[in-house]
Amino acid sequence: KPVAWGYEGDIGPCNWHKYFPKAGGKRQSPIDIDTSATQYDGSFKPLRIHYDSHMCSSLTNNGHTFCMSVNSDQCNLSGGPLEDKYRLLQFHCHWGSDDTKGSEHTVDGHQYAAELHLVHWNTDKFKSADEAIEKNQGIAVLTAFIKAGKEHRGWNHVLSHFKDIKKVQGTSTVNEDFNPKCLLPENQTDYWTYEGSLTTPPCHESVRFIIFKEVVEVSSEQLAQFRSLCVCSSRKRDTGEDEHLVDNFRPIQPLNGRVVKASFQ
Ligand SMILES: N/C(=N\S(N)(=O)=O)N1CCCC1
Ligand SMILES: [Zn+2]
Repeated sequence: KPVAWGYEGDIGPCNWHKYFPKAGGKRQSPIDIDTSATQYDGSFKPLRIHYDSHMCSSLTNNGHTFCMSVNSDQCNLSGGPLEDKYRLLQFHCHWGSDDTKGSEHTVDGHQYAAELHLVHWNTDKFKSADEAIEKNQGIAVLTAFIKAGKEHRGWNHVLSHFKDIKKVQGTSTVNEDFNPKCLLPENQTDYWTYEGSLTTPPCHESVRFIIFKEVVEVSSEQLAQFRSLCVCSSRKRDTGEDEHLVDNFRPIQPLNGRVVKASFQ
């Protein structure tokens, strides 16, 4: 029977290590990026992000976030700090109860309103995502910070399916031509990168994070739509309203001597 975990109370991040021992490891994520301590690495090749848009995918509310699963073998990531080729598995986000919090990583202590994670697995070294997710160098997560600002038209292609996934385990099939590359910032040459972990249980220490410096803008109304997702269909708070899915970000973790590399000076 899977162990329940969440973002508050007894099942919150402070207790994850009791059932998921890796959550107490030495290379956990997220972290604060202290830009005065990052090290420029001139050896990185250009990032190669090749996504096709004819990929059938489905959007699900897994009770912790919305997750757009992708099953196209044409969506690949390589280059930059990566030695191997990685295939896009899914993308999801983390957000907060208002626009002042929500990202998992922070930059010089600044937290953004949300954070986009595009999760890829190493197809050169492993035979399946389930295998790669537990192994060093198994996972690469492209990450973009999100702040409140002007509306983002690309995000409306995802948000338009939210009515089908309001409740947990709600799933919506997305067959339209949607290329998640439109969710990334224009500048894809300036990023930070470091070795960390899944930011949710089981917190496997298998992740290479690649975090773009440029922040993406979405409107406050679009951010409010993220918050409209419900964690649970049945349980209602004593006020009788549905419990909404907010503050689904893990607190920052100790750096433990790791160095965050920068692709730019
Ligand atoms: N925690 C995760 N990704 S993340 N938040 O570290 O990018 N995942 C759990 C299963 C697949 C991806
Ligand atoms: Zn994530």
